Amino acid sequence: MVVPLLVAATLVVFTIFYRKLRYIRFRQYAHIPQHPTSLLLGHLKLFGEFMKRNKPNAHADLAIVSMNRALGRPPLMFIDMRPINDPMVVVGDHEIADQLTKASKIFPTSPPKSSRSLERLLYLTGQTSIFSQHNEEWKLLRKRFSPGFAPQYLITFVPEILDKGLIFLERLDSLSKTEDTFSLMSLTTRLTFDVIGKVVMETDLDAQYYDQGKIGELVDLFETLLDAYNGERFNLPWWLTIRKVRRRAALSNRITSLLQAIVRHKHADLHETGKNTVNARSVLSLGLQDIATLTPDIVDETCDQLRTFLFAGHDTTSILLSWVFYELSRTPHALRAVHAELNNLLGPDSSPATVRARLLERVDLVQQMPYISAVITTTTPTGRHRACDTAGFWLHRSIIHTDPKAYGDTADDFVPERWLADDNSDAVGQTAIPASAWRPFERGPRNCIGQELANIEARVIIALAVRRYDFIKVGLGEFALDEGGRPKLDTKKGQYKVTEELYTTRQVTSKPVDGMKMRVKVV
Ligand code: HEM
Repeated sequence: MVVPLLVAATLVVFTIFYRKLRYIRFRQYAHIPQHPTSLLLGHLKLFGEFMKRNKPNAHADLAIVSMNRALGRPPLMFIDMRPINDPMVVVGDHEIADQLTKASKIFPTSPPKSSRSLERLLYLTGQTSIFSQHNEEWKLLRKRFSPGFAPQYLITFVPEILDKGLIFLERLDSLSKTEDTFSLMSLTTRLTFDVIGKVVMETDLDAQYYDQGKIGELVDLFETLLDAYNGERFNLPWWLTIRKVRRRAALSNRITSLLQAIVRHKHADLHETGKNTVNARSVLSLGLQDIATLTPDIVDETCDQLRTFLFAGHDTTSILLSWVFYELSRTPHALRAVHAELNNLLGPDSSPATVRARLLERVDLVQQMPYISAVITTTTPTGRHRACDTAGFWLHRSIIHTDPKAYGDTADDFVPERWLADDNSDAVGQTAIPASAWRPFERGPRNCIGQELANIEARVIIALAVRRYDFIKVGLGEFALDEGGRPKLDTKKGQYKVTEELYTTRQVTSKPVDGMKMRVKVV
């Protein structure tokens, strides 16, 4: 009697499970365009095949782009990675992306981000980060810290950005003498750390020492923490990465201790000694200005915002700078236009001392660089998830930014001119390209708080460096040469041909796979 009952029960359970599985694989999201799926693995196997066809260590993003193109570029594409990852709807259409980032009745501060992505970044950004909060908590944080990111404050940091930029130049000068190959990403990462430390906390992070013994402890810890994310090609659940998670937690605690000391010190300066009140202009000072009593909760919450700013503020800007110098080195007409703009604005003497003096005398010149602005607009990198409801929506900026419907036949090419507005002003929103098709900083209420800082920083560094050096790519992405040893020009694209295209990998965000290997020569 028992055996038939057990067999019957097993059959019932199996049937329920089978019907449920059939439902979630074949019917639940059948209305959304997708590749053929499998009962057991969903799209996992297919995704694996696209990953295999990719270049070594290429970012998973690139496999998603290929999957979208193979399906005829649908505006929405469903990918089922259950049980390894949440099911996702890849959004490749800028108008739909705009709908998803708007405030609405259901999501007054726009849809929340994917919990899997937030969980992964937790040790970099902290539990109460502005990045992960929603609704009222988020509104209060954004209100508290926004003044520090206002253009009128940021522009007062041009002297500090110049000083940090000169250290970057010293390093490039010495690399020019030795003719060594180096990672431009390592240099721009250290530079942008130095800048963000000043802007956010008025603190010297001592990031640009190349003797590891001298480098600031906070930067050292942050770099080690970022290294603890390397090698993860996609978001895995915590139970598959327990050892890494423990290591990240330990490093994160040490970073918190250092930041707590900085917050307490700054608060005392502002409210007890009265030292800094008049000149308080860093993001931290402005954020602490109205807080009379520093409770442990406020200290912790402020530390979470600082670590978020330190991470978000250095990472993407360093990537942007690396790609800018590379793309300009490849695109002679764009490089000539940048030189002409700087000669016109700052004078023909491109020595660092003269550029510095001129920008100190007229900081407003930083905001008058339309061609450089177009170069930055073209190069600003892509990345990051955003999700809502049960199926995550992945606003796929790599697909949106190469959509021929918005960008025409040259969607995949480096064309700064497409961003030049007729009236010579800063471009986005004033050209034929729909404003919502350009979203590297995202749009809507949760757009990037640091967009203006990234822009100012990039313009100052480009102004200092671009006329002083020839950047020469080595390895991936290096130029194809003719018989005479000269780079071959692709006349249609206006760019030098390369032996093999440089591509991106995942190192927390999306970075050039080789760290942007370069040599440099003082011109
Ligand atoms: C080229 C440089 C940068 C790029 C491409 C970039 C990109 C982005 C993007 C796409 C988002 C939205 C993320 C999402 O919706 O999930 C974002 C948010 C954010 N970014 Fe940036 N960012 C850059 C520079 C900076 C800088 C310099 C800071 C300075 C601290 C910063 C701080 C933040 C913060 C705090 C948020 C969260 C804002 C909120 O949720 O209210 N970013 N960034």
